[in-house]
Amino acid sequence: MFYGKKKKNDVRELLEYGGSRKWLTFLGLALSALSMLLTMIPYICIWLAARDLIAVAPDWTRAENVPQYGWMAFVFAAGGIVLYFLGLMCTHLAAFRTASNIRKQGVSHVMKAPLGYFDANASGLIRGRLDAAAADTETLLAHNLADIVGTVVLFTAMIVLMFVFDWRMGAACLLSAVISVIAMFSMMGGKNAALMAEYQAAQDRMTKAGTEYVRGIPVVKIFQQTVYSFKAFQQAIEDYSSKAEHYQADVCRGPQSVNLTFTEGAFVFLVPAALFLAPGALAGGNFAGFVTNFAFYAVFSAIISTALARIMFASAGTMLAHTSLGRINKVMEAPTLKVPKNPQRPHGNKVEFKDVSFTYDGGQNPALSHVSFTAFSGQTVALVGPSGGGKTTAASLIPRFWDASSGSVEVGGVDVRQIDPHVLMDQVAFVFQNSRLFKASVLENVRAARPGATRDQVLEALKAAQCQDILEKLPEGMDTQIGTEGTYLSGGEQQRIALARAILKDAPIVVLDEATAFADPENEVLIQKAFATLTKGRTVIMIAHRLSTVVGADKIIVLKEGRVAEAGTHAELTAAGGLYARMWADYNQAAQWKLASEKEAE
Ligand SMILES: Nc1ncnc2c1ncn2[C@@H]1O[C@H](COP(=O)(O)OP(=O)(O)OP(=O)(O)O)[C@@H](O)[C@H]1O
Repeated sequence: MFYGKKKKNDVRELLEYGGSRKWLTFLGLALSALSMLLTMIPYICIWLAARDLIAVAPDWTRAENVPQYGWMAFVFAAGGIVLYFLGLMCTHLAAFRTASNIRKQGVSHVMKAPLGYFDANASGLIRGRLDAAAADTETLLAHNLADIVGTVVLFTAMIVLMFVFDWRMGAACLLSAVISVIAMFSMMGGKNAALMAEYQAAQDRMTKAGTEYVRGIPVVKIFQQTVYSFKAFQQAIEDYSSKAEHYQADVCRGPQSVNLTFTEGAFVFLVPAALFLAPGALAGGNFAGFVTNFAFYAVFSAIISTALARIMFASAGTMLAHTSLGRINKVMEAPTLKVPKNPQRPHGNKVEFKDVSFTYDGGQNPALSHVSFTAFSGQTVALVGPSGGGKTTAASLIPRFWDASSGSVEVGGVDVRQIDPHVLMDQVAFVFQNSRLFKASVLENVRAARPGATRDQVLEALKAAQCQDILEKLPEGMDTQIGTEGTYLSGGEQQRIALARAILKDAPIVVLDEATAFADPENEVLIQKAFATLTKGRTVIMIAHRLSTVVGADKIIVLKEGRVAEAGTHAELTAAGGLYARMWADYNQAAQWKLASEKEAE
């Protein structure tokens, strides 16, 4: 009655998340509807009492049934309240289960997403979406839905009762309700809908600009800017204020006054109608009945404002269902990693790219085009090339952050898509620039790579990754929680801990980004040592940013605009005089400049 087909489906879809407790929602709604019916009965009792009193007036003592009606009214009112609470209990139980299922199903779905999905969808964002959706659904199912059903019952009962005793007085009461509803909808429809849309768009722009502003506060502080430097935010606020004022003053003032007057004043038409009908009733000889009916409508009209207020809440509830479902669907739309039906085991630790092309979702150009190369077991292959050449993308395809659009990436002679993801993860360790550490102890952070590892094994890995100095300065050694006050680690230190994790994993294939952007010279030496330990005796695919680290590589693949521009050893490529040779010459020149400027400074 109050919402269209689409919204109904939203609610139905949300209810599906209730699983085995879905029936509790329906029971709760039925109880809520029944409770609403019971709370109508006291009004009938009032009518009966008024009828008896008026019939015997002024000798009130003869109205023997009045106390009985009073008790009846009390029992039904109390019964209505009890049923309402029982109904709420049911809807709450169902709502808690539904919200928890939304969280569980959402999390288990995103767990199946390829790791690359989390680059564009930060885990905080996903969690935020799920939390908001679960909270909204909880409110909707625990309260709003019961209220919507209650409102439908209330409205139906109200209309029936209005016409049962005296349809003319009922119509008079209803008229004010109708005017009130028309006034309410006139604020939302016609040309006002466009104004409302503009007003909401201005509100969205202001929220967006506000978020941008808060995000940019560090920059504002560094550059000594004031809030006014954020013109967009200021303009958005001003635009919103003027739209809001315009909407309130020109659109809402009139209809809102009408709405309030008629919502709260159902008498407006009832009293004139009664005065108009009174002479007829007198002449007809049933004046007592007429007064009884008037008393009933005078009391009953109070219910109209409650019913109208409920309509507003009901529409808010359906909007909640819509946004909630939208959020859930956003999480559920995450692509999932295809798991092979008949997984094959890799034979050995060779990594091979066979004519691999890959385009990011929504990307204009392929990030990789027909890339082929092989890293034989125990070899180190370095990926070099200009920024945006496709190095990170190529490395990401090995642990299946993404799957190749065409061609295949093979590990141990088997397409990675045909390997059980757990087996693949055991086979490959990866250390990327953004390898994150959890808010947990150093021990737990490193042990995440091999949950069964002993303390000594973790310590050994930390030592191999040159982390002794980090452990010494932490108050509780490797039991210190990272990220708690006073225990923040520098980028280089974090990278060494991430390396310890990879060393502990002891996987035969290592994919690593050697970027030492964070590292100071001391850290850099330590990181290089940790790299040496990690890569010894393994198949290594290394994203190299500084050419000094690739000189000893078994093979260098030069990627430019997603294609293999050149491939070979350092000696072969420098001799060939191509892109790599130019990069090498530039690199050496830059190193010499650096040396010369350091000498000058001395
Ligand atoms: N998540 C992404 N979505 C869309 N396009 C992307 C994404 N990541 C990278 N790209 C694009 O793919 C191409 C290759 O990027 P990639 O990061 O692999 O290059 P790179 O050689 O590692 O660069 P750098 O040395 O700067 O890290 C670039 O054009 C880049 O803009």
